[in-house]
Amino acid sequence: MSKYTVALVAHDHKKPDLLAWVKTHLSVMQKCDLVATGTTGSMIEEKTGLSVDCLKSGPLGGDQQIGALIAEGKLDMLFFFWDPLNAAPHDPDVKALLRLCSVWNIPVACNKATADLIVTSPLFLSDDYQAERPAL
Ligand SMILES: O=C(CO)COP(=O)(O)O
Repeated sequence: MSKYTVALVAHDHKKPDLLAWVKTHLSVMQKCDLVATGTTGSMIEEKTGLSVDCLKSGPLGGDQQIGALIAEGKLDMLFFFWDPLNAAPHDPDVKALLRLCSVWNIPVACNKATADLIVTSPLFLSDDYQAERPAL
């Protein structure tokens, strides 16, 4: 499996779910270059020993930094366990990030079920999977 650059993001109430998911798929995550919003990334580094490129915390611009990676063609996929039950002060940033995933055809998982499907997909496990980038 080639190295994918993967972003991990979770809102506070979803951080335990993302952490458990990363632990379940640790061997896959070890083969990826990981980037994350600040608090999510620090937690994953501390609890799993994985190396994570930690950006700003989400409310301070981390979602937008991940969006910039997408716009620059530097991100292969996003695992974003966002919280549908609690309002976030930076909701416009969250929407903007998810929007860019659609603009640039980036695989994005917003819950565990979809995340499981992505990392067990034969496409993902193939050596050279890359989502087709639209010519914009
Ligand atoms: O708020 C977030 C995503 O919108 C996540 O940010 P943190 O990882 O810094 O908690």
